[in-house]
Parts: sequence; structure tokens; C-alpha cells
Amino acid sequence: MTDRMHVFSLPMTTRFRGITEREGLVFEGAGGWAEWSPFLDYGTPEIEPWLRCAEEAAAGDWPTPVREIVPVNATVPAVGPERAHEIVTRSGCATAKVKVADPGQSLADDIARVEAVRDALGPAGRVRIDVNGLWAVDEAIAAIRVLDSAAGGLEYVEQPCPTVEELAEVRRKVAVPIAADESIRRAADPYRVRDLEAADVAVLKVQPLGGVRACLRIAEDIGLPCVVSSALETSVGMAAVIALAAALPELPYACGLGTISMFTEDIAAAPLLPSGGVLPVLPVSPVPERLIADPRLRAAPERTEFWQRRLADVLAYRETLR
Ligand SMILES: O=C(O)CCC(=O)c1ccccc1C(=O)O
Ligand SMILES: [Mg+2]
Repeated sequence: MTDRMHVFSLPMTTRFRGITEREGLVFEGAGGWAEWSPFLDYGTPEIEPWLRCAEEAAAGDWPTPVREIVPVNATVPAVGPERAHEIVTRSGCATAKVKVADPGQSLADDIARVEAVRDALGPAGRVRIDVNGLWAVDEAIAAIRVLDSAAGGLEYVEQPCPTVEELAEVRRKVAVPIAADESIRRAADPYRVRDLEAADVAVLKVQPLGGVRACLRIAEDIGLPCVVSSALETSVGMAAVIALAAALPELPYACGLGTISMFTEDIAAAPLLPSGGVLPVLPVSPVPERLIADPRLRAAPERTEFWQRRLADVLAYRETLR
């Protein structure tokens, strides 16, 4: 595999998840190109399902789509209100997901950001917030009430607290619906969200959950409406994310697939950027022709070695599971 793989490093327009460059690798299989881009702060056992997703893509083993377009939300990082307004206006999306509770910022910053986003969307738009598990229960209850009012109504709150038990408690105490993200994609058992009635919405990320077919199984068994969300993939990896959104039997919410615009460049010649708030479901997967042609998009040699070693570590870890 290693002779045909390419490691990319793409600069980002805004810091997101604490990073300013997105790294990962792509390789070509018999059924198409595949991306493997687990987050750098994740250890070997946790990044094994991410590789299963890439292997499914490389085999070309995706289910038949049931829709032709996927509605997309704008993603608003923890930026100031002017920049937030601009991101939403430029996106053309009718739904925006706003990052809140960023370390180093205050609730007043979050209020100003959601107010600006509502202003940009108009009264018919939908505003959701993502806390990434950064609030305690009491803090969540108070902040959700304040931000629901500042936003002129929130569609839902994603992962307000770190644990499933806390999500369940917050859900019983606020009127705004709760979505579970980390409680599904980083959990030993994603079905505890269902068993504890901890959420109204399930967020599905295709790489951390082991691929398109694995996510379809979770969607069926978890019994909640699902939102598909990217893990900051390039266009090559985004094709898998779109394949999931295209194949889910029900798709009642806009999906978090508008993240390619966070890169200054993409590895494909035709990046998967939404237009008019939707992404088309593609007949063929993107090819990383820009990465192959442009050395500026390739990672430095020591980073390429890092990713080759990381891949070898995961393959060795798999052997211990047998
Ligand atoms: O869902 C979206 O709008 C975009 C994707 C996103 O927010 C995200 C991207 C990378 C890592 C974590 C998250 C997250 O949902 O918490
Ligand atoms: Mg999230």
C-alpha cells in the first residue's frame, strides 16, 4: 500500500479543533481513492475504525444512494461575530452550526456569535450549536437557555457535556433537543445514548465509526434521527461522508459537510463545495490530481514517515485483535 499512498498537508483558513494544517493520507484501491485522516491526538486503538472506512472506500463498497442531493449546514468556528456573519452569508446554507464554549472565550462571545449567525440566516434559518462536551450540567442548563434566546430559537445542542449520563440529565431539564456526537463516535458502546434516552439526534461521523455500512447499521439500531458530519476530510474522504448521507433511509436535518471551504486548497481539481446549501451525490469519487501534481500540498518527508509509521502501528495493533 505504502508505495501508492500520498500524505497531504492542507493549510486551513481558520483554526479549528486547535489545528491550522490538516494532515492525512490517500491511496488508490481497486474500487477508487480512499482517505485515512485520523486526528493527530488520537491513539492507535481509536484510529483503527478510521482505517476500516478507508478500506471500504478503496474497495468501492458503498451502498446505493436513495437521494440525489444532501442539504448542508455552514460550520462556524469560534470566530468573532463579523467573521461568523460572513461565513454564513457566503455559505448559501439555510442552517448553521456554531461552535461555542471555546476555551479562552466567554459566554458573551458565544452570545454575540449566535446573534450574528441568526442575523445572517434570517428568521427562517436554523441555528444549532456544538459544545464538544465542554460544559458541566448546571453550566449547560444555564447557557442553553441564554443561547436559545440569543439565537431566536436553537434547532439543537450538540454534545453539551462529556458523558452520556450528563447528556441525559441536561436533556430532561431543557426544552432544546440534544444531539450526541462524541458520545457515539468515541464511546465503547454507542447504544448507551439510546438506552439512557440521552439524545434526540445522533451525529454520525463515517471515519471514526468504521465506514458507511457500519454507520448505516448504527443508524438502524440506535433508533434516532441522524445527522451526518465530516471529520474535516478532503474531497476524497468527503465522498465517503456523502455516500453515507446519500444512503440513510431518512435524512431530516442538514448535514455537516460544508467543511472543505475551511482549507485554503483541496487535493482534488473539483473540490466538493456545497452550492445553494446542498451537495450533489456523485456518480464517481474525486481523484487527488492536485495533490499528485502540486508538491506544496504534500506533507514534508518527516510527516510522510510519521503517517507511514502510524499506519504500520494500526496494522500491527489489528494483529493483536485476532
Ligand atoms: O458538523 C459540522 O458542521 C462540521 C464538522 C465538525 O463540526 C467537526 C469536525 C471535525 C471534528 C469534530 C467536529 C464536531 O462535530 O465536533
Ligand atoms: Mg460535534
